[in-house]
Amino acid sequence: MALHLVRKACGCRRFIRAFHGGISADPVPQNNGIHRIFSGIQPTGIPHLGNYLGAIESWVSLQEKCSSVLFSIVDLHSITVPQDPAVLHQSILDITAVLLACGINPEKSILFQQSQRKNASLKQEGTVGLFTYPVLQAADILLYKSTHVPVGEDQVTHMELARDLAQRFNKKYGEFFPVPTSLLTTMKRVKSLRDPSAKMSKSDPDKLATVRVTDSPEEIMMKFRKAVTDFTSEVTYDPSTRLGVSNMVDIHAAVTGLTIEEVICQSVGLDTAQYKVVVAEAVIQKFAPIKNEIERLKMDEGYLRKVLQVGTEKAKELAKPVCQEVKKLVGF
Ligand SMILES: Nc1ncnc2c1ncn2[C@@H]1O[C@H](COP(=O)(O)OC(=O)[C@@H](N)Cc2c[nH]c3ccccc23)[C@@H](O)[C@H]1O
Repeated sequence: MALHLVRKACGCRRFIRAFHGGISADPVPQNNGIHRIFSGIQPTGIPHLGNYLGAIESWVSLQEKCSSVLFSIVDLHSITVPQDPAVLHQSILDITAVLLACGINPEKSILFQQSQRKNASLKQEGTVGLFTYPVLQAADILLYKSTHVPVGEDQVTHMELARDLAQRFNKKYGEFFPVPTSLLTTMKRVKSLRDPSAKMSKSDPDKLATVRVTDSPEEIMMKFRKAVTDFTSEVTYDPSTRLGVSNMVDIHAAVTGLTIEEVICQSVGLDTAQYKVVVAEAVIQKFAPIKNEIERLKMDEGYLRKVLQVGTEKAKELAKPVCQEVKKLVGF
């Protein structure tokens, strides 16, 4: 079902094969034939290899295949934990530069800042923020009648709530919201380089665990050299027993576009220490042009602000009729 919906939405069979099944949606009629991609990223901290391979890279492909695509810099979500206002403000511009450098094209996607779109006061603190977070995420998605949401595996529980709320609303007020479907890539859970049982995360206190897109080649090489694997020196792929090495193989395949089999074939004769260097080099090569483009874009803050301003206006236009209809249905 999920594949069927996505093919319909994007009209591209070949592309969709790159995705795992995702979370299947019930066959809710797509009101007014709207098929829409929506996703979001927090502006706190520089995106890492997990954000890139689990989400951003697929966003770049999706904007080429689908005609209605929105990406939100979810600054409201980021204030569920304390933020320095000046740092947050700069981080919003920085992540705009990162997304554009990764290939998000403002002519093809609506790139916007979440807080500029929402007019209600949503300031949250501490625990309340953490409780209301998934509801805010559901609102993000449903506000645009989004049909598909490309995310990493860690967002699947939040997606369940969004789906549940859409279904409840439809049951009470009639079929209105498409029940949104998650799109997961083969890299839906990139693991930490220090603890391959955990996901790679921005907030990991161990700086060696996470490779950021702006890391220098030396930093990337050091992080991979120090990556935790196991005591077997051969390079094999078995995610259930050899988490660390398999994470390397997954990353290697993803950044080079090779299959797992090709990667394993190429690594015959290498021990894991040598293999880590090969993977690091592939990641360095992948990130080099992105890193250069980030530097270039960060010099032009005016352009970054303009992109967000234009994106916000477009997002407002899309959300307006949905809000109006919801109010009418509810009886406001
Ligand atoms: N180790 C990893 N492996 C694979 N994918 C990963 C990894 N780490 C992160 N991701 C994915 O990166 C995207 C952005 O992450 P955020 O934590 O900012 O993502 C978040 O904090 C969201 N709650 C932001 C959000 C707010 N509203 C939304 C509406 C739709 C979709 C997303 C949102 C995500 O897709 C995330 O799954």
